[in-house]
Amino acid sequence: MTIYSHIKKSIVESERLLAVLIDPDKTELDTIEGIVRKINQSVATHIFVGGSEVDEGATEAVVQAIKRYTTLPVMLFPGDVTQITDEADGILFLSLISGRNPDYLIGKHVESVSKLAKTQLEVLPTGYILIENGKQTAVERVSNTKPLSRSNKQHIVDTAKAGALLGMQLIYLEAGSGATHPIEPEIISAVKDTLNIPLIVGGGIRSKTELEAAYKAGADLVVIGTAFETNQLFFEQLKL
Ligand SMILES: CC(C)=CCC/C(C)=C/CC/C(C)=C/CC/C(C)=C/COP(=O)(O)OP(=O)(O)O
Ligand SMILES: O=P(O)(O)OC[C@@H](O)CO
Ligand SMILES: [Mg+2]
Repeated sequence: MTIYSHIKKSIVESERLLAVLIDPDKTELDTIEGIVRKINQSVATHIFVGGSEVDEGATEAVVQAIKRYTTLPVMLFPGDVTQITDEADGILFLSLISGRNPDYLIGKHVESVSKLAKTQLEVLPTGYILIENGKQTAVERVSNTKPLSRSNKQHIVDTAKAGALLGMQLIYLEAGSGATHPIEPEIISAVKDTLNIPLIVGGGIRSKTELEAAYKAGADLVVIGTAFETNQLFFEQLKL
């Protein structure tokens, strides 16, 4: 079964999906075995690997190490073309539709085609929507774009809908890694109501309460990076 069919099947069966984000720049290779064993024992269903700025080659080494210790699907979540590696199972082929920088809407995608053609990666076209949360995020800085205002819900909904109409298979609502506040439940539910494709939500989720709130509002897959980076027992606490 493809990664995408599995995501859709899980939604039909009301299963909650959870991805752990591993940032190759913040992860020493010799710590990966321990990290992945903790992830295997947790409720996580996917591993995402990526960052806004990652040294060339770092992603490949990290994914190779992760794959040694898990059978969970490993998806690239790349900030740039250099992060593409055939060692992963799939790639979130992100188009930054909240912004108006052509490089992040289509440019890097064109650039990546010859590299992707040499891989077996499952490509998942994803409308990536950055929403402001009070401080500048790495994505904002690197892409030189402005996030959508969180007070204009209709504009966020229309952006997600436009992505779906363009044929994107996933929509990702992003508050930014380490965001001070996660995406508000009202925004998640408004977007969910207009979509019939899976919805990913991430950024700033640091507690079981916030995680539950995201699912309750309609997130199909939640991404957690910082909370696990800073406390590897975070997923243990989710079981309680
Ligand atoms: C098409 C290909 C292969 C690449 C371009 C993909 C696009 C358009 C990306 C969108 C913009 C972008 C820079 C996304 C990065 C997403 C990401 C992995 C965020 C994770 O958090 P960080 O931004 O690394 O936060 P920290 O640096 O604080 O850890
Ligand atoms: O690091 P956190 O804040 O959990 O964010 C995860 C992810 O959505 C960032 O791209
Ligand atoms: Mg990073």
